Amino acid sequence: MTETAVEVHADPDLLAQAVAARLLVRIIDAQAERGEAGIVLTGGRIAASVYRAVRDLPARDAVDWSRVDVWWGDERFLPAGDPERNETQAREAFLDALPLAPNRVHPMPASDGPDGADPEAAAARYAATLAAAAGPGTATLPYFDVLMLGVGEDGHIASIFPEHPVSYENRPVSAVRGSPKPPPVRITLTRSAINTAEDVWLIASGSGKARAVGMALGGAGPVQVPAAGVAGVQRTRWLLDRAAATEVKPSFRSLR
Ligand SMILES: O=C(O)[C@H](O)[C@@H](O)[C@H](O)[C@H](O)COP(=O)(O)O
Repeated sequence: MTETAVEVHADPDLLAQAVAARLLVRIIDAQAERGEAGIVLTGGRIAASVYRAVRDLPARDAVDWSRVDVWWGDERFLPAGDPERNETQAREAFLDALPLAPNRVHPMPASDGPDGADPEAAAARYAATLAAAAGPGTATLPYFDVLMLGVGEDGHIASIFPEHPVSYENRPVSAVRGSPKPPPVRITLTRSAINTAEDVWLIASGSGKARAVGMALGGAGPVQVPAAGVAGVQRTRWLLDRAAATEVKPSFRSLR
């Protein structure tokens, strides 16, 4: 049973700094415990603020980045290098500033990659990449120490949108067409894959997210509010600023 915690910070900048500090500590703990760490990135504005905060924290150098595997929870299915790709934004925000091992950074395929403009084939390719990195035995996914998610105003996470067929997918990676958030074609980890992560962090900033966060923590279903359907094996953290937390019951909150 996952342990759920809600942490509320005064404003978006403090939220980004707090999440960045948590991420570094979580990676350091994972490396102390396992000798390596696996993190899963997301896209969006608050995530980019977190990435920039990680880049700018001196404590980033306490991490052995050569032993960190970087995965993505979802990607906009666009040509490599497109400024709208989550990979492009993450590389610009922090990855390019870190001494990562290039073969341990695993972007989702681009629409001009080996599968061309076929998102289903690209999703299958990423699933194969994940399986190849999985441990021995029947594992189909590597060990994710922490998987980060932004939260949409409609309660979407990664590229799993409300009432979308992808909610019913059981395979680990799926193509998404008709995304209500542009661009329309995406690739996403599914809920079953997301929920294999040790820690799932849902990061939300701004009053526009308050209703979705309140519904997700208030018992909404996972198809109506996808953010309600994800949880880490060990921990689920809701990392919010005050504006995003206004509809969270006080019993849930640990105000900062
Ligand atoms: O590809 C994407 O767009 C993201 O993965 C998406 O799931 C994002 O995290 C949320 O839409 C929140 O985005 P904001 O933080 O910008 O509101």
